[in-house]
Amino acid sequence: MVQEGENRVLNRAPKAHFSDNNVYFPKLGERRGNGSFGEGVTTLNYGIRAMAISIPGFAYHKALKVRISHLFLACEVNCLMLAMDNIEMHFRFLQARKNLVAAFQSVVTERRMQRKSNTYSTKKKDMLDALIDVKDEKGETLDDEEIIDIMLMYLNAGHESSGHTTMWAAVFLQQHPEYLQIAKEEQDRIVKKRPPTQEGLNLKEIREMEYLPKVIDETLRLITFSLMVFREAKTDVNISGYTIPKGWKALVWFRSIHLDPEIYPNPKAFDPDRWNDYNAKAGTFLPFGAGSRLCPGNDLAKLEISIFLHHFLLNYKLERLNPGSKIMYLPHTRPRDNCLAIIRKKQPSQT
Ligand code: HEM
Repeated sequence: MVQEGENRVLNRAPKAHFSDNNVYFPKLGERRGNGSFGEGVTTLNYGIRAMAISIPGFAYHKALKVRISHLFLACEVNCLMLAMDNIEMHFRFLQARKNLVAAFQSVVTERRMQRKSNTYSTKKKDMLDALIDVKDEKGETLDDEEIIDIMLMYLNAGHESSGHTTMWAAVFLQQHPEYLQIAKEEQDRIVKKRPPTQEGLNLKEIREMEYLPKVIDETLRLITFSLMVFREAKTDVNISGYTIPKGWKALVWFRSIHLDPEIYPNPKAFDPDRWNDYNAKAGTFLPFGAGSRLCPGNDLAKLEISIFLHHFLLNYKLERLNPGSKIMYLPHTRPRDNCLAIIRKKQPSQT
């Protein structure tokens, strides 16, 4: 899961979510390509969120140039198209999207064929199996196009978000040895209590963790991966004496809520202890959004991050090569060097 040596942690962390044990598409893990995969996804993700300025040096231009050779990149191009108003640009992507959908299509076709054969075991189902199996109230199943769209959407939504948050949690702990110590001791206790017959971390242990969820919540607050979301007023709305007329668009700026000193004293400090016996009031902690569009991946994301940190705290040390690297805020909060760091496996005496 974690590779020793020099790494750009931000480029490595999301890949952990695409390991062969990947919870979304375990069996697609075999198809992931080489190192260019993560870079391509990231480049395209930045392009999606960038202004549509196609001049060398701009994120959007870079995104257009990414060689669309990997099927997972389909999700990014799909969304890039949605983000574009520009018809001419739209045409430039049509062919690329066709190629990508074709790549995904080959996976779906292959899976359908495998499922018909006796050699395929459906015991360990992945999301593709679930999408093939699901039926609506009339007993109708999803067709290939619908399945591919859903897979693309989930990959896009769940990839960079979990990766960035995982990286920041590791960085914050490395910057704060006092919190790292507490977090590590908790994981040590879990391992010591484990019966010798048990192999690895289980869900019960994750549920028993008390400190790690505080580290994750504090990371989610301080980083605010999605800085804002768009909404439309369905009726005239009055907020603190201001009227948002029906039909107007509103930007909900999560970051300013998460950094409001009246809600979170000393808001720029990383302090997991602020979550001791603290229940955030409605509307004050929104890393996963709110209302009917609330992120459906929120529990999954926290689970992924907890698993990563469990192994990371027990077995690895992170040494950043540019600890003073400037922070970029758009499209997502990250160090300019993508957290270039040396990751060392701890010797048994250090664990
Ligand atoms: C730390 C990780 C994550 C963060 C911070 C995050 C954050 C968000 C936010 C802020 C939204 C918009 C919510 C709103 O409009 O109110 C969202 C939507 C969404 N997220 Fe996540 N997310 C994360 C991980 C995931 C994962 C792992 C998945 C799935 C595998 C996922 C799937 C989705 C989907 C499908 C939507 C659209 C929901 C809708 O519009 O109905 N997210 N996420």
